[in-house]
Amino acid sequence: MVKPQGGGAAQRVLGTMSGTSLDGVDAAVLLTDGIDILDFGESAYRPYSEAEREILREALGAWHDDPRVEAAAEVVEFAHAELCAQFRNIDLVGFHGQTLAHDPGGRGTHQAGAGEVLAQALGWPVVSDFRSADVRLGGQGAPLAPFYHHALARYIKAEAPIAFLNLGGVANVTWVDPAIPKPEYACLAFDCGPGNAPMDDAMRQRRNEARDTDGALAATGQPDAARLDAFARHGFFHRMPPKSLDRAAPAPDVSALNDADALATLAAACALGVARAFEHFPSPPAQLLVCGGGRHNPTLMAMIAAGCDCEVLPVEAQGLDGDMIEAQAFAYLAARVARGLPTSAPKTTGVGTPVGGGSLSKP
Ligand SMILES: Nc1ncnc2c1ncn2[C@@H]1O[C@H](COP(=O)(O)OP(=O)(O)OP(=O)(O)O)[C@@H](O)[C@H]1O
Ligand SMILES: CC(=O)N[C@H]1[C@@H]2OC[C@@H](O2)[C@@H](O)[C@@H]1O[C@H](C)C(=O)O
Repeated sequence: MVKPQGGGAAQRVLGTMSGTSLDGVDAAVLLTDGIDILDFGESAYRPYSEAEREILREALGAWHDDPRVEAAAEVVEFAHAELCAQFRNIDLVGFHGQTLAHDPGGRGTHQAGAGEVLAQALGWPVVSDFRSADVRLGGQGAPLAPFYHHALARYIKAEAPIAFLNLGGVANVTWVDPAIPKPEYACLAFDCGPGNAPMDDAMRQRRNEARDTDGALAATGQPDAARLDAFARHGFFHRMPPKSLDRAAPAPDVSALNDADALATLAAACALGVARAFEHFPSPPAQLLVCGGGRHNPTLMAMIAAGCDCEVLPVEAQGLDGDMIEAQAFAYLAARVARGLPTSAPKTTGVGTPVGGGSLSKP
């Protein structure tokens, strides 16, 4: 055990994330006491097979009493057990599961995959169901990575407020002041609009391809100004943060456009959501650090940079691994849950008071 700054014992925590894009499961080890990042460990990725992905896609939007949810949970548990079994010397697992439905103002939020099943399969304690308590207490249940972004800002020794942007299926931002020691008072976070999901969906429907790799098709098209203007007036952008989206985030209707213009318009819509996010930040961030799969798309990154008033860089510019930030975040949050520390706050999910979500399953 390493002696951490935070005073508690550091644990080797394995975090996992199965994101809204349904591409696969990320897993990453973090050495942490739930306050400070002591070190980063190994990481691995397991894609879903096409058959598994179809089962997950079928269950999107379904709730607990639906047999499709049971089938999806089995896929999620199996894939996580297979991936996590590669790791050794793990003290604790943070298991996000797969969000199938997210309706914080109504039916709640549901991540497929049971913590107790994974704990049994691996023989390690597992923290799961990170979002429900926050939703029950009036929060959006998302985003939850912000407390980890605060730890990262301190880890990279940021000296002024910075912002993180996660470009997954949905896009979400965290503005963070590293000078404030407790994350519950240092962050403002919210989902800011569509991420890659509408682009992936368009590619699948039009070309039977999983994505617009490197934004190559979007780069040859023209964003449609009229559709973007209409999209900019969507009610979501007028809501004050915190606010969250599920995979069915708002996006412009591009059905009448040719493929290249459709992809260019959807990329521009993502960039528009990011630019609008700056209206809510308490002060201009020194940098926007980008993680998630969308940072591999240079067309999208250029559109985002053009709309922002600060340096826009992939997190790799700070020595971080942008494909593993979310998995690491759920390792960090699991360590916090195990220590009884909060995982969300009024300025990250809109919950009334800082709250510790997550439930612990022992093997
Ligand atoms: N080279 C690339 N070019 C374009 N898009 C890419 C590239 N690589 C990855 N992506 C996109 O990144 C997405 C996957 O990113 P990521 O794994 O961060 O998302 P996620 O974790 O599933 O979603 P979320 O963060 O919303 O839960 C996919 O939508 C994929 O199309
Ligand atoms: C309900 C849900 O699963 N939301 C995801 C999703 O993917 C990105 C964005 O929408 C964010 O709100 C969240 O995930 C990240 C990891 C979060 O909670 O910070």
